[in-house]
Amino acid sequence: MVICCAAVNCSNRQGKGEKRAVSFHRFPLKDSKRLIQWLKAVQRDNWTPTKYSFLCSEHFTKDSFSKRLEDQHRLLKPTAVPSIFHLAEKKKSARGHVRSRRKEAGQPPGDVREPQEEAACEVIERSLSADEEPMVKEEVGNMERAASPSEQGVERPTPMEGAPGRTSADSLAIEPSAPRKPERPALGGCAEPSAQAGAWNTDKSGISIDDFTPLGSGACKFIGSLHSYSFSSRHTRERPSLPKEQLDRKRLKRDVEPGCSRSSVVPGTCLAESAPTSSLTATPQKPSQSSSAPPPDVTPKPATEAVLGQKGDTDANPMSINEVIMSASGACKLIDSLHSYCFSSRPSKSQVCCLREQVEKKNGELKLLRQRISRSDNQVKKLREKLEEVRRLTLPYLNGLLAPDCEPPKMNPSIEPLSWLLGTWLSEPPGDGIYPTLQPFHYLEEVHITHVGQPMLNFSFNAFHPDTKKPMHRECGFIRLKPDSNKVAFVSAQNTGIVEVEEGEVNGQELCIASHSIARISFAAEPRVEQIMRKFRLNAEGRLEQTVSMATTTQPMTQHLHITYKKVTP
Ligand code: HEM
Repeated sequence: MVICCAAVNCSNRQGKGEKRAVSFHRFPLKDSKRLIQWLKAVQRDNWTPTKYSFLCSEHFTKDSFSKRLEDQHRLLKPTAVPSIFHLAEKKKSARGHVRSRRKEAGQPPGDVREPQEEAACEVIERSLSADEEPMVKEEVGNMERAASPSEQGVERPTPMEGAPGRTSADSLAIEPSAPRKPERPALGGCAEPSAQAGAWNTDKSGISIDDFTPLGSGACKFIGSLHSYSFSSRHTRERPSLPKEQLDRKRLKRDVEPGCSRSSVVPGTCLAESAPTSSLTATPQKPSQSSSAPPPDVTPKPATEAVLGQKGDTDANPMSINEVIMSASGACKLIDSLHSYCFSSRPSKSQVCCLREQVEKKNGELKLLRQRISRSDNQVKKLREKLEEVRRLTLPYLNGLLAPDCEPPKMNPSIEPLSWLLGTWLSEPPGDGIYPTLQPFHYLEEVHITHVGQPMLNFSFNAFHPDTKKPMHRECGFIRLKPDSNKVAFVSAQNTGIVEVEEGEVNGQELCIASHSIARISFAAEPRVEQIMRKFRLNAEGRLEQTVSMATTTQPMTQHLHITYKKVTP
């Protein structure tokens, strides 16, 4: 690749003269304002710079350069604008004079070499063999090192484009025959309204690329790419037609071109790449246009037309450099104004749809949950009604006041020594009944020993026939403790017509009592009970045992009953 200065009347090229005496600097393609300043200074008619266009250091004042600390290498300042040109020579001399100087330098004249020279440069670069690559890299690398940091930032590819450290030029020179497969060009790269026109549309599923691309960055990249129309339209039209294969390679290369950030939205990246002819007439669209109307007063279309001049403008009626600069400047401002839409708080239609779907899905889940809660509430309500019914049956009327919250009243501390008796007990196995005058028998019995916060226990014993389940013996009463002692009084009323008081002692989990007084109704059955003895104990298995012995008018003290209960309540 031959690098030569693009200035009028300048014949400097790389390799000519002392090495490093003259450095070459790329046009700031991605800095539209500065580019316009450069173009105004260069004053080349009907010429558009590309990434392969350079100005040599002779056109910059000394203060345009700075020196790199490490190696004192000359760097062009990011704000530098060329100002030293021999334009008078051009004015007074005809094109032939310039051509003669170029011929002397072995190069085509600067003001007539376009577009042939640009195309020739590219052809040279693309025809480089692998063996020539190091040289090309070195040359371009030297140029890159001589460029300012901002230019390096503009010219260097992103890691996505190529290996670290490789330049755009490297990539173009080395990989023309194996262009990298475009990776989601419409999603992550610089949006191309022509090549990727379909990608902007919503697909069959209704999901557009906006669903996957941050709204601002995607739109920014696309809008940035519009700058290429501001500068390259005429350039493209005036370039000699390249073989179709080369154009295809250029398109592929452009597809993998990294997008421009908002801060670097310039005509640079796409400027060097000639857009397909069809794109000149395409109306670029805002990325979110599929979901919203374009801005009424600012559309890219006028920008394109501004650069093109009249739609019917042809090569036979070329625009002057001033026209190009002015129209390009206007187009740049117009395109830059589009960025105000990139960061609009208004979400895209696809985003709204996506959110709406999520909301509808959540609403559906919420509806199901509410139905479940409603069913559960009904079940709870029915259970509460049943519980109230049971409570009314078991604790009718005022007794219901004793356990309004289903919590037992606090036990009186005085009856704590008898607390092991508390609970509901069921006979297991059935009780055994014996007596010398009787046939042995079995019976079932349910025992309730409770308290209501008073200093006594309430009890009820309810016997049933084990087979017929008919009620048999029943008794109820109270158990009291003499304060500050283990003395116990057992007061019982039986369905047989006996009322008795037994007294005794509680020792640990054993209560032994004997009848203190027995009364009976006048018409009670014979024989009369004259003495009763009982023993309650909580055995090692946690079961309650009761043994009843009695003496009648006919029998001495003899065991009548023995039964074991198991506790059925906590
Ligand atoms: C401390 C409580 C009890 C006393 C004081 C008591 C007293 C008596 C007496 C005095 C007799 C008559 C005995 C005879 O004829 O010689 C009797 C009979 C009987 N007792 Fe008891 N008894 C008591 C508890 C029970 C219990 C819990 C049952 C269980 C079902 C029961 C079932 C019977 C039976 C089946 C007879 C024979 C038939 C009868 O006379 O009805 N007794 N009892």
